[in-house]
Amino acid sequence: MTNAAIIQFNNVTKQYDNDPPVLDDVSFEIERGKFYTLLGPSGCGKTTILRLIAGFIEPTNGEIYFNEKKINAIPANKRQVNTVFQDYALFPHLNVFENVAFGLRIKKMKNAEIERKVKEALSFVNLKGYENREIREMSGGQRQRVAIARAIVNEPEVILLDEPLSALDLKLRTEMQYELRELQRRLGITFIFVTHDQEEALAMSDEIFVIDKGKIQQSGTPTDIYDEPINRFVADFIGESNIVDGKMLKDFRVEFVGREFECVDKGFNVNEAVEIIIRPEDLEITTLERGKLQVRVDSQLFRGVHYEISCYDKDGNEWLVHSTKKAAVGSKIGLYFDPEAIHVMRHGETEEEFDRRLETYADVDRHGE
Ligand SMILES: Nc1ncnc2c1ncn2[C@@H]1O[C@H](COP(=O)(O)OP(=O)(O)OP(=O)(O)O)[C@@H](O)[C@H]1O
Repeated sequence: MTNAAIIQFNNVTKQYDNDPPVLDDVSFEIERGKFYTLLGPSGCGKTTILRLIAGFIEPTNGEIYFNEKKINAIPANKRQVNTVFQDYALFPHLNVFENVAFGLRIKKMKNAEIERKVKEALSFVNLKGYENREIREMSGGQRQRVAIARAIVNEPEVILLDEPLSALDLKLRTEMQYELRELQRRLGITFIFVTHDQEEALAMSDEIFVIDKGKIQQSGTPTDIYDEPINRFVADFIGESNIVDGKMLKDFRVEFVGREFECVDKGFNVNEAVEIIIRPEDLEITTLERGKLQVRVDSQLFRGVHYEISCYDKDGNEWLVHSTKKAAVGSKIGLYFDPEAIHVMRHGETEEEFDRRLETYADVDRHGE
């Protein structure tokens, strides 16, 4: 275990009865003081990971460590972890102050100490002066902050947040994303945040675990995962992608849509079948002659900062383009892209194999930086 790791999962499986495992041999480390996001579709196992960390359930197999101590069977109330739930789980009959004070009263802390800590927690979440308000008099965003104050007042080492923003409207949600991120930085506590919203994950996290079917598909920083998705699932789940089948001819040469292109990928077998991703923002609209692909514009939507343009090549592959330029629906255009814009994915590659392959690219200028 690295020095900074606060939580470690070693080959953790969680299975109910004879159903397929909801978590399947999962291993990872959580470092102290960072903002982590568990991202994946409904039912992939995100909440199960949180509940295992919180101590609400026990793993079927494997070990969970907290500060290097095995905690598989340690009860929830003995763990240095607090959870902020999706529905906030506030007490409707208690005012704001008493909601936040609740855990401290259970610990039989002195009144003066409680007063000081609750006020400090409320001012941390910008709710100074709201002590005597009833919960029903608070807006969704304010309730969210009360729930967070109630978690931080206990000074846990880790705060778990289970889709805490999903009940809020888009504008408030964006505001709370900034607030939560800022709060985590100020507190320096490890946050583990669950969402199925990829934009939220990209905006907030130091590290993202992309989960599907009870397995971590890929872990890394938002830019790592966006720039180098390991497989089709991750590429599709994070941002929008054009994905086509292709063939690696040799190092730095790839074939797709029946044509050969220069790329920056290497380390594949000769004629290995692969998948190719090109992000919509990496495709540039140009003349038919300059274009590396020739396509017909099928439809166009204005998205505020860019146009989302759907095009088809002669083989019927769709190419999605994000462009600040308009294109005439029905017209034939060229699409240009740099060799760095082509991402080659190997079928069935594990995260370890993938990382090892990318390490050998150190000498390749992947993003033109
Ligand atoms: N007590 C249980 N008994 C049987 N199956 C369960 C139990 N708890 C959860 N599951 C199953 O485990 C799987 C993963 O559930 P989990 O709540 O971790 O998903 P999730 O990724 O958090 O989904 P969502 O985004 O919908 O909350 C689901 O298929 C769920 O039905």
